[in-house]
Amino acid sequence: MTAKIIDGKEISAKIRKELEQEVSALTEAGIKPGLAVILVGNNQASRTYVTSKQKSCKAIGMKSLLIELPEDVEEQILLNKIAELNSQNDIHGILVQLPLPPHISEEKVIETISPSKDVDGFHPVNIGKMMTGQDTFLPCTPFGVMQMLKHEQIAVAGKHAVIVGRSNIVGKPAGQLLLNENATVTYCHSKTPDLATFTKKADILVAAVGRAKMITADYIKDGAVVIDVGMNRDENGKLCGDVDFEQAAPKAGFITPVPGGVGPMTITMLLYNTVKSAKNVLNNRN
Ligand SMILES: Nc1nc2c(c(=O)[nH]1)N[C@@H](CN(C=O)c1ccc(C(=O)N[C@@H](CCC(=O)O)C(=O)O)cc1)CN2
Repeated sequence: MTAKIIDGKEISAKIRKELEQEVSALTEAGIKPGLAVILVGNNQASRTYVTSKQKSCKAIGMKSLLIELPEDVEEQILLNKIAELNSQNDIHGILVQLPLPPHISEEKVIETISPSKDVDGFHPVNIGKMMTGQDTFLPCTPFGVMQMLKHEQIAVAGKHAVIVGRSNIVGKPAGQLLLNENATVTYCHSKTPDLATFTKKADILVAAVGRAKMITADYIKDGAVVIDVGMNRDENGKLCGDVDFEQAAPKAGFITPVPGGVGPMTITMLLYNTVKSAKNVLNNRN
């Protein structure tokens, strides 16, 4: 078997086209969706992602505001900036690019963003709503994964999904979203002994552990759906995922590449959430 490659760029393009039309309709109704992104410090990868978010907003007609703060900014200054954006009517989504410098509490920052503008879907209120199956902003990367499965018409109900990784922004919510769609979910992580025993049972395997190419052919069941959320550099400095693509592709049924898989979907779902927030404002006005 050779896996079908799930093309995140292609799926993103389709969703962004639909969003562009919604942005146009909202703008005509007097609500141009606006996203504020806060970048603290000079992490090069973060800067690249933030630039990409800004460009993507503008490409579909949304307003994009970038706030740059120095690496040594006081936590309170950042919190004050968020509070200011919370009350700004032209801003429908606020996100603070992660990771943050160690002197700033990620938890405090996330909890200062108004849940109604938390388009990253990281606020405990929104996480709680996701866990109880209520309508809310879903964390963008796992939301993107679910959209990829939907686009490929991959049934989730009754399937055994194994998640490798337990981060708050990817692993945990990915498992929850799959559970919400009636998958049976197993969480594994860096301290799981004999990892392959678990992953080999997966109909859907989500690799989000942050170790370059660690999921080799031996970890994969024939025909499995392999979703690679990893973003690493290999020994030659080339971007690669947590899955050894060359080994996994002949064994899997479906596979996402890195780059060009889940990554582009993360930004697309951020746009989706920001448009959703602007639509909420319109609906509350009417
Ligand atoms: N506040 C947030 N911080 C971070 C998030 C997030 O969702 N919210 N996620 C990641 C970084 N991230 C978005 O912020 C992100 C990572 C990767 C990609 C992407 O498109 N990757 C490309 C490759 C890019 C490259 O060449 O370097 C791909 O996979 O094709 C988009 C967004 C951590 N921080």
